[in-house]
Amino acid sequence: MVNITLPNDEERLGFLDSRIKRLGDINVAGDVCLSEIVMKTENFTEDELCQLVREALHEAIVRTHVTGCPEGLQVSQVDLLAAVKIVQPRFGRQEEVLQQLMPYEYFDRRSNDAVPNQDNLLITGHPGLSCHLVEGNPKSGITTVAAQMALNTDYRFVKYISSVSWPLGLSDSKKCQRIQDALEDAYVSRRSCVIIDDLERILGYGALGKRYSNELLQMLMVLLKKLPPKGHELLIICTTNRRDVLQELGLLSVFTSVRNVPNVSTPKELLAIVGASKRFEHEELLQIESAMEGRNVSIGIKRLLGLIEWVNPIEPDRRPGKFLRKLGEAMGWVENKF
Ligand SMILES: Nc1ncnc2c1ncn2[C@@H]1O[C@H](COP(=O)(O)OP(=O)(O)OP(=O)(O)O)[C@@H](O)[C@H]1O
Repeated sequence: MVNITLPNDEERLGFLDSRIKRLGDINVAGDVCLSEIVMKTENFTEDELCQLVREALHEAIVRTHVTGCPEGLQVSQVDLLAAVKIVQPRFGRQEEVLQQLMPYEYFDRRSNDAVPNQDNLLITGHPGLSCHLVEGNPKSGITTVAAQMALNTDYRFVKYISSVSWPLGLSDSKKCQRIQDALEDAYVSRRSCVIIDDLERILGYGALGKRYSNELLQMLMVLLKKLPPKGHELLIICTTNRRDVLQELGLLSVFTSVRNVPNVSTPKELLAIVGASKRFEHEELLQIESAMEGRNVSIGIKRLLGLIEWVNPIEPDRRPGKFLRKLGEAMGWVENKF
């Protein structure tokens, strides 16, 4: 169990002030505003604040060397702000990790008629635990929806857990330890969000023989119900392609809400995504639109975006035809003469 208390605003201000004063001979510029830095370092530990001041000094040295400042070496606000971006707090938001999961601009499918408005599913601002499940077919974009839900919060702690980043052959008890460590870290911050991606993979579920790890299942049953410390707010977002398996394992009941991410299932939504991708010219879009009329559509957004990327290098005159042919193959259109 981690026994770390994060310093509050006043403590951080005092700590930063004393660290800056300890820079000795180094001048501190008049523009330094520590309250601004305090606002940006809510989840920093004392060690990380020390590291921040060291980084700021390093930034000042490089800046002075490059620009040849007439005032000589002095730490100013730009150096401190640069250091805030460099130091990655252990209890901070894994913003970069989440952005890497979403190379495309987020397409908000709730704005489309095809997807019911599920805005009200994510209710934040209440102390305690809320646990949400995002489920859908493979390649339907569930990870992206979970990541976007987390990015939409203003929580200072956001962590992403995925079995993909675990070394091969990791034992079940080590996997349990990793999840437990992440949640223990989350309990430290007053408002935290943890994403656990692909629950069935975390459980080591294999469709053949319906095998899974009972150790991980039991641990998740406990952790997904465990309340954070009093006054803390913890939001857990899990994803799965196998809602049926979670149901069978009795895990579905731990979730406050279950959100389905449907396949793209109307020509209107498909065309909206194709248009939003900005990979086709106006003429091409018109061609795709007329070919889509009356067609049955059902495709995961990840698959659709993959097809769009795939045809992107082709010449514009041949591109719509190639795209429609591939789309037809993916959706099993009987008459597919594009
Ligand atoms: N709503 C969306 N807007 C923009 N891009 C999206 C959206 N949904 C998915 N994508 C893109 O599709 C790709 C894959 O999406 P994601 O990883 O969420 O799919 P998944 O359903 O979790 O996939 P898998 O079933 O393989 O785990 C990502 O590159 C992501 O950026």
